[in-house]
Amino acid sequence: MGLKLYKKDTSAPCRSVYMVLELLKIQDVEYVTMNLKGRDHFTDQYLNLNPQHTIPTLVDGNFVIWDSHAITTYLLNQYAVDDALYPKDPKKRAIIDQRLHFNNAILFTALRETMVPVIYDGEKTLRPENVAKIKSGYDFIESFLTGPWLAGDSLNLADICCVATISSLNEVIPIDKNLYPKLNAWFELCSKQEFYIKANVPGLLLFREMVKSAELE
Ligand SMILES: N[C@@H](CCC(=O)N[C@@H](CS)C(=O)NCC(=O)O)C(=O)O
Repeated sequence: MGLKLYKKDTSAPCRSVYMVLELLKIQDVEYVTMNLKGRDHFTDQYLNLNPQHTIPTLVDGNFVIWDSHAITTYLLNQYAVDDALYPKDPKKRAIIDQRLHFNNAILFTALRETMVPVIYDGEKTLRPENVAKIKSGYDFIESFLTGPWLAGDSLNLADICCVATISSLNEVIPIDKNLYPKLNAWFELCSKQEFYIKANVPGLLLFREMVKSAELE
């Protein structure tokens, strides 16, 4: 197989790829750690692979793909033994895809816009408009959740991609279980899963340290 993944462990999108690799039991992966502050993602070599200069980027032979949602759907389509995590049924898949677009457009955007001024510009207070975006993301998930899982009646890719982001957001604005009981129950359920503990928690703890060292007021 021989996959190569350009990554950074604190990054929520990278951690969603780690969780899918863990569930697929794919171990033959060369991991390349990127130093974003050192601008590793602006080298000619990396821009040739991914002109959008984001991580994660996956290389599989001579095939290159970036964006965690595109990477994880590719991995599942290419390597999963069944379609449990990304069902082929068009309606089931459409609901999962909607959650993936929601993660990309709403949850991850709120995380990124909140953290960039903190990490790169040293801002010590969260901008109120970004806090509002995070809370609005929590409100939406609370309204999506009609059962234990985010899309359909079993764990699937929607849970994996969204929990990678939500677990980081929770380090910045902790989920209030009184305001968001369904979100809190879903997050607790995801947090107990072996793949989450193995593949999300190590990078999440590094992200926690990063938030602490930012000394937010
Ligand atoms: N939608 C993308 C977002 C990727 C993204 O923005 N990653 C951040 C790190 S968490 C990054 O690469 N930032 C550097 C840049 O955009 O130049 C995904 O899901 O992979």
